Amino acid sequence: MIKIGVVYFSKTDVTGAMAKAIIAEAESQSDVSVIEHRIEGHEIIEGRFEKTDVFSLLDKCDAIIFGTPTYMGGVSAQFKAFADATSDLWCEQLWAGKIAAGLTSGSELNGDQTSTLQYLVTLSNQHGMLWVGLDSAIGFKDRGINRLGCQLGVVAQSSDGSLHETDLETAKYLAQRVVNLARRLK
Ligand SMILES: Cc1cc2nc3c(=O)[nH]c(=O)nc-3n(C[C@H](O)[C@H](O)[C@H](O)COP(=O)(O)O)c2cc1C
Repeated sequence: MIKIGVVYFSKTDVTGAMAKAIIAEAESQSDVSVIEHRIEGHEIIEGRFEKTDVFSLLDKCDAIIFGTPTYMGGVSAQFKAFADATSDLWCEQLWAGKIAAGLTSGSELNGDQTSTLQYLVTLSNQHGMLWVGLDSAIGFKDRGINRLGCQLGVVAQSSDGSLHETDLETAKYLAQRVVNLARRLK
């Protein structure tokens, strides 16, 4: 079995619904199981993410997909608290060699969501993980995904909480790509 972890924060559920689409796509494969963790505010005490039993579940995953809304051009504070708490794992490079990928959402068409994904790339590389983006070249080989043209990962945009169908398709495509690459690495 291939294990995929999906860890995300979402306040108004745009990122959450995108993460659910990724999870459903991954779980549609008979050889995949998913470990989901939605970061909750009460898990953060005095700025530190304290639900560290999540890490032992994620340790067993072949791939981890990170998700967070874009807040002020970066990851949300809640996601950053989670990321900071992974520093104990960093010391041992416990996640080295796992596949990593990411998604974010913002209310603007260009609301600096790329900066958020760039941080997730950095976080993943700090852990020695192998970042997987999108292989969709907009305008040259249009698969009907990635309408916002970011190849680092999935960017969703919503100004009213509703989800754009293409963003959902992009999320599902990334899930397929992560699963396929995890199979090849296994
Ligand atoms: C504090 C704060 C900062 C935000 N900063 C940005 C931003 O820099 N760029 C952007 O496009 N949207 C920004 N937004 C909008 C959210 O990213 C957007 O509503 C997102 O889809 C919310 O995700 P969620 O539904 O998963 O909580 C911000 C929202 C909040 C509350």
